[in-house]
This record gives sequence, C-alpha cells and structure tokens, in this order.
Amino acid sequence: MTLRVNLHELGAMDGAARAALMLRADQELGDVLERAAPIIEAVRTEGEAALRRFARDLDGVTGELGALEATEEDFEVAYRAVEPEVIAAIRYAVANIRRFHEKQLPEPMWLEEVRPGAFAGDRWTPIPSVALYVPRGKGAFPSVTMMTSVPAMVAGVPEACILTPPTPQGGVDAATLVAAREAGVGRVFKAGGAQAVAAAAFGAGPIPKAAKIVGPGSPWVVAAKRLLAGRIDTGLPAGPSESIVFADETADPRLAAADLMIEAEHGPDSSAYLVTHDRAVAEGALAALPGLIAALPEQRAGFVSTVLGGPRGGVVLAASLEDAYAFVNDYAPEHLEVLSDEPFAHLGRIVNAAEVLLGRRTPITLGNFVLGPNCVLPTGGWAKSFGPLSVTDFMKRSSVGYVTAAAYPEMARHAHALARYEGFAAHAAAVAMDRDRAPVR
Ligand SMILES: NC(=O)c1ccc[n+]([C@@H]2O[C@H](COP(=O)([O-])OP(=O)(O)OC[C@H]3O[C@@H](n4cnc5c(N)ncnc54)[C@H](O)[C@@H]3O)[C@@H](O)[C@H]2O)c1
Ligand SMILES: N[C@H](CO)Cc1c[nH]c[nH+]1
Ligand SMILES: [Zn+2]
Repeated sequence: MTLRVNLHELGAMDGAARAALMLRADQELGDVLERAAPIIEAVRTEGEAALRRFARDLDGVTGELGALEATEEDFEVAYRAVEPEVIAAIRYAVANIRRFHEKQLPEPMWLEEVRPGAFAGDRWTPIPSVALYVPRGKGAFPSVTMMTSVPAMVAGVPEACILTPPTPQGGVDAATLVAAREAGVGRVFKAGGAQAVAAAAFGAGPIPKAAKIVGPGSPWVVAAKRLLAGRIDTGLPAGPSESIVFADETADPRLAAADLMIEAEHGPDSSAYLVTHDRAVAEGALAALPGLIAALPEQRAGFVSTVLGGPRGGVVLAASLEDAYAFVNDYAPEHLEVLSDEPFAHLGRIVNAAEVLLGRRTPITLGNFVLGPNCVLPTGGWAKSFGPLSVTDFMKRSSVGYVTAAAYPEMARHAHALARYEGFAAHAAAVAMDRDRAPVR
C-alpha cells in the first residue's frame, strides 16, 4: 500500500486547481443515478420480492433472510450479543443526544397581534411518518440509529421505522437494534441502498410508505433520494463523510494528523483535509501520517491512504490565516474541527460548516458518537444552506391566523385592493361580503 499523502500549497495553485480540491464524491454521481433507476422501478412494481432479491444480490445475504421486520426475539438476541460496555455507551449517548435535541423543540404555537384584533403566528406539529435510514456497508452505525431516532422521538413522530441493510447472515446489526430500542423506535426493517429509499417512497411488503426519509448513505442512497425527491421528502443531503481539520500555529501536528484520518477512514469516497497556514504544522502532520496510517487495520488504512493521496484529501497549506478561512468557507465542510489553543478566536471567521468542534479535546469522534449534536450532516458543499439533522426536520410548521370583527374592515379593504390589482375577482368578492350579517339558512 502506498502511503503518499498530498500536500496542496494554495499559494502556488491557480483558481482551477483550487476549485478541483472542492469536489466531492456526491457531486459526481456518474452512472450511479442511471444504475439506481431500475432498482427503484423494481421495488415500485414488485415490492417485497424485489427487496429479497436485492438483499441477496446487492447486500450479499447468503443466510436465511426471514421476515423483513426484526422480531422481538431479534432484539433479545441483540441485547445478549452486544458487549455491556457498548450498551452503556449507547445509553450514555442517547441521554446526551436527547438532552441536546430537547432544547431544539419549538414552542407548539405562537400568535402575534399584527394589527389590533388581528392575530398571526406559527404552529408546529410532527410529521406523520418517517423512515430513518441507517447505513451498513463499510461499517455498522448504531450512532446514526441514535442520531436519527432520538430527534424523531423528541419531535413526537407517531410512525417511525428504521431501514438498514441486512447483514450477510440475513439479520440486523446487533448494536443497531439495541440503539433503536434505547432511542424508542420499535420497528426495524432489513432493506438498504436505493431499494430502501424506494421502499419508503412507495411502501413495499411490510415496509410502510413514509412522508419523509432521513439519514446518510453511500452514493446509492444519495442517488435514489435524488431520483425520488418528487415522491418523498428526502430531507438534507447527507452523503459520503467529509471533514476539515483547521489548525493554527499552536496546534500539535500529531493530533492534526490523527484527526485528519477520522473521516477519511469511512471509505474511498470520503473527503478529508488538514488546512493550516503554518508550514511547521503541515510538515509535522505529513511526517506523522505514515506511522499513524500503518497502525490502522488494513481496510481502514487502505481507505485513509486512498483519500489522503487521492483527489479529495491531504494537507492544505494556505498562504495566510485569511486564506485558510477562505478555503474553509468556500469548501463548507460537513465536519470542521478547530485545533488551536484559542479556538473561539477563529469561530467568528467560520461561516460555512455544518458542525464546528472547538479545541484539542473536542475531536470529531466525540461529535460523531456521544457529545449530543447530530452527526447526520449535510455534505457536498450543502453546509452553505443546510444545517445538521434536527428536531424540526421531523416537524412541520403551519401558519395560523385569526381576525376579529374589530380588525376585519381595514384588512378586507387592503386585501380587496390587492386582489383587484392581481385580477382575482373571486378573491375580491369574498372580502367585499358582509361577514357579520346573520346567516341565511
Ligand atoms: N453525512 C453524514 O451525516 C454521514 C453519516 C454517517 C455515514 N455517512 C456516510 O454514509 C456512507 C455509508 O455507506 P455504506 O456503504 O457504509 O452503507 P450504505 O448502507 O449507505 O450502502 C450500502 C448499500 O448500498 C447498496 N449498494 C452497494 N453496492 C451496490 C451496487 N454495486 N449496486 C447497487 N447497490 C449497491 C447496497 O444495497 C447496500 O445495502 C459512507 O459514505 C459514510 O461516509 C455519512
Ligand atoms: N462521520 C459520520 C458522519 O459523516 C458519522 C459517524 C458515525 N460513526 C462514525 N462516523
Ligand atoms: Zn465518522
């Protein structure tokens, strides 16, 4: 395995080379969109039979798949199989994630008296149903189970279910089942990839049609969400993981190198940069990386070296601190870690990042698993306009209005003038009527 890590010197790069560093795997889906389309069509027309076929052909299930929905016995077996230390960590994380997300709950309703006797406001209610996608391919994700399930439960969604690819034995990852139960989601189905997104959009076998699907995934999941966006609310775009570790001259290069590997180890389609304006930090990190990579298990070492030596990763040496801020804000990373003795001094300069983790004791790992903020985050540059998954992603807002007799005449007069101007005669007629006359029955 080659352990070559890129050094990108921004001062020596032209605009095109700099722009090339910004590209992500989910911006270039290539033929995945085309190849996901027939999978979706098969689920739409064949339902459960297609899901069973894809479990075998795409998820590599060789064991007995059984019922698509995890049974009570599956949950019991999972609790026995997962190490007590991991169950304790899941409970610790669920408590923190719940505490964080409860703070996000909006007031159920507010009304403002916009004119004397005329009231307008917002009312928040949960969405009726949601499918929570939990990936399982290059890893298992009890973390994502908690991060999608807890806010859905805090929001009060009445019908929530988890969709996750089956294991090769035909079951569900044990810690995913434990995390689902601890977070309060009772239904877990074995379906992954594009076929899972299609099952949520149309309903398939026991998998209910949902109003929305949330959760991150591989390019197959991203592609299916794009193709089905007219059939189901696909929420925030969360594709292959990406990060920037931003380090100033006070940063420890070895920590910078270690933290650069965190998101790079997800897979070859990840993106990960260390951005610094300090040459000593850049060179120290480059020197530390081969040894750190070599200490990883083979598959993860392979992913990290592919990412850090490929077109979407490495060490970025900015021409100045200003240039480093500009790079981060242009890139709009999913995860941003700020390694500095004064991390808050940089916070005001960061405007585009889905998550900002401050200081040497807040590595991305803590955010991914236990701190409380959501680890399902927008990728592909979408952090310029989207935030992390939150409680309000599981709710919708309705406007509410109420006009009294005291406020009506003036409001009606102004509305009538605008209705006439826009040429809407029925709109105008409705506000020309006497609304306080006794009804004629
Ligand atoms: N943005 C976020 O918030 C966030 C959070 C966690 C994970 N992630 C990312 O989610 C992704 C998870 O990917 P994963 O692969 O581990 O799991 P996944 O569940 O997303 O993908 C595996 C599924 O893809 C389908 N698939 C695989 N190869 C296929 C093929 N050739 N044809 C058709 N379908 C195919 C299979 O059905 C399988 O079920 C990673 O890229 C990770 O970085 C992102
Ligand atoms: N980094 C992922 C989001 O991009 C979340 C995660 C979960 N487990 C490990 N990482
Ligand atoms: Zn991660």
